Amino acid sequence: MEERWWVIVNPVAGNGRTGRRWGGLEARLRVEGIRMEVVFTQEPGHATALARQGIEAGFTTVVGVGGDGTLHEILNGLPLEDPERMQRIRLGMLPLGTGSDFVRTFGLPRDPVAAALRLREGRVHWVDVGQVTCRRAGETVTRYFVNAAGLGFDGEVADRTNRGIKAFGATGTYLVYLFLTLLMYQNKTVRLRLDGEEHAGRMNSVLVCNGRYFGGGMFIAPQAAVDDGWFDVIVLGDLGKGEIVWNLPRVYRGTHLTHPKITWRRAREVHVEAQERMFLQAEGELIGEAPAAFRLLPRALPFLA
Ligand SMILES: Nc1ncnc2c1ncn2[C@@H]1O[C@H](COP(=O)(O)OP(=O)(O)OP(=O)(O)O)[C@@H](O)[C@H]1O
Repeated sequence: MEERWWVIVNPVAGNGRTGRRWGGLEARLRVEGIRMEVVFTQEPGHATALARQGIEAGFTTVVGVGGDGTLHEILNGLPLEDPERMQRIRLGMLPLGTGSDFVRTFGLPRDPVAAALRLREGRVHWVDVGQVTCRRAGETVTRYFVNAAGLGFDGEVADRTNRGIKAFGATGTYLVYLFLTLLMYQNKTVRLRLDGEEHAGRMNSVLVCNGRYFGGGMFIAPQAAVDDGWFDVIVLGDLGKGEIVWNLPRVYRGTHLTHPKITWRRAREVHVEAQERMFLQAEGELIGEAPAAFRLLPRALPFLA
């Protein structure tokens, strides 16, 4: 008999759409014969505890229902640095978030029933995981991420997006907060180390990518592969506000990497220090601020897609 899934539902994901749709969706999944134990998040961060609880109770397939923030929280509840335990675990997502950018890389169906049927096929992709250590409220914190993390401009966009209303669809929501951030944002003076290579100067953002998409469909790291053992690091240099607006359409097409103020490198270890405060987001969640150190855990996550 097929194994029961531990399903973690974030009812507020997709600006409340997940909570509104879950009842009907659950009934359809049960009709399809999917066996599951369903739990709901009660507050931000709760999905991490729920993931731990499911694993400790002996579930091996954890399925998140929500967006990239939900994925991020669940990921941080898994024993990622214990390869033996990870051999027995599977993580899947039913994408009901605003952006759900990570699953775009896999071309998972956007329809949650179709996505669930695909997860049930049990195809496992062993994907790389990023670990980042940074500062938060005067303390050092460590978090894992699987899609993308970034410091600078996009850290501030993520912060505004999370505090605001997400009622304009994936792309629209991100763009609204991007333009609001643009009005106030100043580029930072940054020292960056990519493996052994040093870079210094004024920078808009440093993006450390595993997946290809972020910000509700931006094709930010077109050459990234989730299982190649490398971060794709995209550095947005000292771009002016006009240059950002002018080049934005190129980011959706993935043709921005040829811009003279944009650099693209592969690295396994990344260190970022900034003179001014520089916020860090991972999977669209505000994690903390620079200084930040990244390292890659190759093929640490068995992801169903
Ligand atoms: N019960 C809850 N009440 C309030 N906030 C919650 C609750 N459960 C989770 N959250 C928070 O909801 C936020 C949004 O979740 P998520 O990112 O999955 O959806 P989204 O923002 O719509 O999608 P995406 O990140 O893909 O654009 C996360 O920051 C998470 O911490």
